[in-house]
Amino acid sequence: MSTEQSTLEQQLALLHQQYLTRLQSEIPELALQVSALATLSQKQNWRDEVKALKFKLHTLAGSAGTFGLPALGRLAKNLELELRSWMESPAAPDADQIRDFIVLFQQVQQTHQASHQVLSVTSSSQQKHTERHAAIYVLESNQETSGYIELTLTSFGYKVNAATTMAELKQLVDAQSPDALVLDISSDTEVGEGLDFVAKLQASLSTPIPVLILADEDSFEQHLAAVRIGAQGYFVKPLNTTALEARLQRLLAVRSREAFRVLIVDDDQLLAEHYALVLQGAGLRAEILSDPSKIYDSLTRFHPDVVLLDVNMPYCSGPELAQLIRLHDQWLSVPIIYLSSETDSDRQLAALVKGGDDFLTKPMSDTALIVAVFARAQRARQVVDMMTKDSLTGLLQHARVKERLTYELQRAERTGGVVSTIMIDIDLFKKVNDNYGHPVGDQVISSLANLMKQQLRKIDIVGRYGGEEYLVILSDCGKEHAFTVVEQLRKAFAAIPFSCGDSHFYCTFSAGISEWQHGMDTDQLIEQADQALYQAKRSGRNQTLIFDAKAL
Ligand SMILES: Nc1nc2c(ncn2[C@@H]2O[C@H](COP(=O)(O)OP(=O)(O)OP(=O)(O)O)[C@@H](O)[C@H]2O)c(=O)[nH]1
Repeated sequence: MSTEQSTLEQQLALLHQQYLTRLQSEIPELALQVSALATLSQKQNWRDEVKALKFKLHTLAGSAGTFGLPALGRLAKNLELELRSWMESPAAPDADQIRDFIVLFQQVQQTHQASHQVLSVTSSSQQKHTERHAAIYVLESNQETSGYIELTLTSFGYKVNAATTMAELKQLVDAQSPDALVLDISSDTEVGEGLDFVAKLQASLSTPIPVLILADEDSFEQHLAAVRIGAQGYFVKPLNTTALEARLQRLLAVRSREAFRVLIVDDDQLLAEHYALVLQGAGLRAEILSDPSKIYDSLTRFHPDVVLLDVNMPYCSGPELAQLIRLHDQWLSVPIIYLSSETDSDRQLAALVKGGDDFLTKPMSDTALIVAVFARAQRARQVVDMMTKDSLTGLLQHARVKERLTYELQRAERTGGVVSTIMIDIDLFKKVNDNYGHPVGDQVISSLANLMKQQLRKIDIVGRYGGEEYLVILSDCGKEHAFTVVEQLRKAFAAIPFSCGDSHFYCTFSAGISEWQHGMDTDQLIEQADQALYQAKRSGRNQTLIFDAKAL
């Protein structure tokens, strides 16, 4: 068991212990309220008393199962339903109904007393992807192709280990597992052995790694063999190495994708903490909000992919909060999952109509929670990506990157921070299209985008500003440092070999940098970067210039 896993389990066990301690005082308080029911029929405000008790039983029904006390949860649920029927009746309950209720409640007390042990809970947990340059092992018997793959992948910052025989590959893997494998299966003798080896390697790993197959043949049988060992890419020679890199990056990005963010709104702090720990254990980021009046602050700051909302909260109900969220356009698409011990489907539907997307009934298993949240978050991200990202490069679209720049400038204005903006334009790109065709030109455009995604920090913002033009925003970064960053990018891009059939070529870009000064707006900053870019083009291209007002 990893340290991370054991820490999570210790935290969950601690929460369970705290929950049991809480029950030690909660159950006697409930018992007092239940015994007061004996005089209910004499009270004018009997409905208020029933309502207050029903709320407590509802909370108990939802939480007990989650903390490993399903029998207690079921009993509480039955009592809650009984009280609901009282509320719906025109007259106060009679003495028999009350006596039956009190007897039923005694079962709650007995079940609680019987459950004085800490329950250990297992929770699924995913390995965290480590932040480092991915190690790619390549098995390719042809030295020229192998060298070419190595050159392309190292230009993108990967650590490449090349093997020309199966024996060499086995040695590499024995020493350390790779993050991804590129396997040539075109040499007849070693095909079967190579596929067998990969199948065994995948079976030995907790998370299978991406495997890309290189082949001479385009046959159905070879495709099938590739799929059977879990390959996620098949490339027929002559090899297009930038397409290979693009696929590799996409596969590795999925593994290292920024964790989904989940906002949990539940007035039961222990339960909320339990959900948060379970989701964190599954690699998601979870934040708890116990004060519903702070919902807009949380949404703006945390930007959740999913909101988990408790339905029954004393000050503001879940459906009310969902409606509050939906009042504003920017939060219309964030998925809302209700959490409740409500099992009545009509009531569930009524809550869903009020701005929710899904309903999870408490108590739910940890796995059900993870799966429901993960599926919703993934879909929500895809929709947001489709709406905001350029389809060729996966970078932010023109209008979005400008929006982000405006936001960064407002932030810098507030905090006194530094922001640099860079305009990048591929040199003589028209010739690439003319010489090799539009699809190859597209590949060059997306390769530069991939290189930026690979080399820049997660907080840097990159957009496709025009055809072969990009806008990069570096926050907390002055122009001198931005210059160093862009120069590294420029050199790496110039080293990427592109190919079209048997011909190979290289591309370069020019860049202009501007640094935000207090009082400047988005358009002025972009204009200055553009002017610096124009100067770089005029001075011979393949260079980076910082905007200099004196040079105009
Ligand atoms: N393949 C491809 N080409 C595009 C795309 N968008 C724009 N282009 C082409 O990019 C080329 C840009 O050429 P120009 O603006 O003349 O500049 P250039 O040839 O790059 O020369 P300099 O910028 O002066 O170095 C045009 O031929 C456009 O057709 C695209 O999405 N895909």
